[in-house]
Amino acid sequence: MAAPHSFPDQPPSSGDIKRTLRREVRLRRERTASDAASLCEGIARLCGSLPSATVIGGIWPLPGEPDLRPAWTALHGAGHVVALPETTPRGEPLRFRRWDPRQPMLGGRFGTSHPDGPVLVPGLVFVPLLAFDDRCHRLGYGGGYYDRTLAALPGARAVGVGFEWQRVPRLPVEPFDVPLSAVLTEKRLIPGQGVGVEDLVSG
Ligand SMILES: Nc1nc2c(c(=O)[nH]1)N(C=O)[C@@H](CNc1ccc(C(=O)N[C@@H](CCC(=O)O)C(=O)O)cc1)CN2
Ligand SMILES: Nc1ncnc2c1ncn2[C@@H]1O[C@H](COP(=O)(O)OP(=O)(O)OP(=O)(O)O)[C@@H](O)[C@H]1O
Repeated sequence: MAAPHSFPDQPPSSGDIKRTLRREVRLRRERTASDAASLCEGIARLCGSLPSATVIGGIWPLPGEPDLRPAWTALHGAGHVVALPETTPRGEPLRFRRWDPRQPMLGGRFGTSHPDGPVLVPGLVFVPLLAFDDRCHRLGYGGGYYDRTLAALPGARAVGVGFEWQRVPRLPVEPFDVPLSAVLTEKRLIPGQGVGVEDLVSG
């Protein structure tokens, strides 16, 4: 890989900025005690009026991420269908599999875990993130998994989940970046451009 700052006159690329930001957020995350309960409440509120046939794509936590498992358990208990992503080989979209809390999780790529249930197509996908901005652009770990996944699910609504401290004024946007429909934080639901809150929960 080329040294990013070998020419002082050259501004950093979008990739350079994203890499620096990923490092900063991961460091800050280690020092920040975060309470996922309010995120779980927000998820419950958002999904409360969703038709039970809509498949909800959840997130199984990686170390350092908020633990949203209580939200998925509650949704499953209320009769919703929850599916969790299986991390596919690099370059492929994620595969969502039906989750049943009574079934064991299987270990997958990059330390992720997924259920063994049938593959489903989610209508509402919750999306993990390292950072987001007011236009609902998102920064992830850099695998491009969610960009590919959302590109392959054009009908699905995608809601990023993170804390207010993860908001940055403006993320660099590359051609393959897919903006989120909304971002849910511990304080509010931020709708994306041209998205109404009612659009997020309609069938
Ligand atoms: N909870 C959760 N599940 C998720 C994601 C996520 O961000 N959070 N993903 C979001 O896409 C996908 C998994 N993608 C991931 C891609 C890279 C790394 C990661 O930690 N990479 C290491 C380098 C590992 C290596 O290359 O060997 C790193 O960045 O240090 C983790 C998950 C699907 N499931
Ligand atoms: N739809 C796509 N088609 C082909 N390549 C893509 C697509 N989306 C992303 N990529 C590739 O994935 C790489 C990482 O993208 P990006 O930096 O946006 O990752 P990220 O959104 O932070 O990661 P993740 O979604 O895994 O958390 C990009 O450099 C790009 O080459």
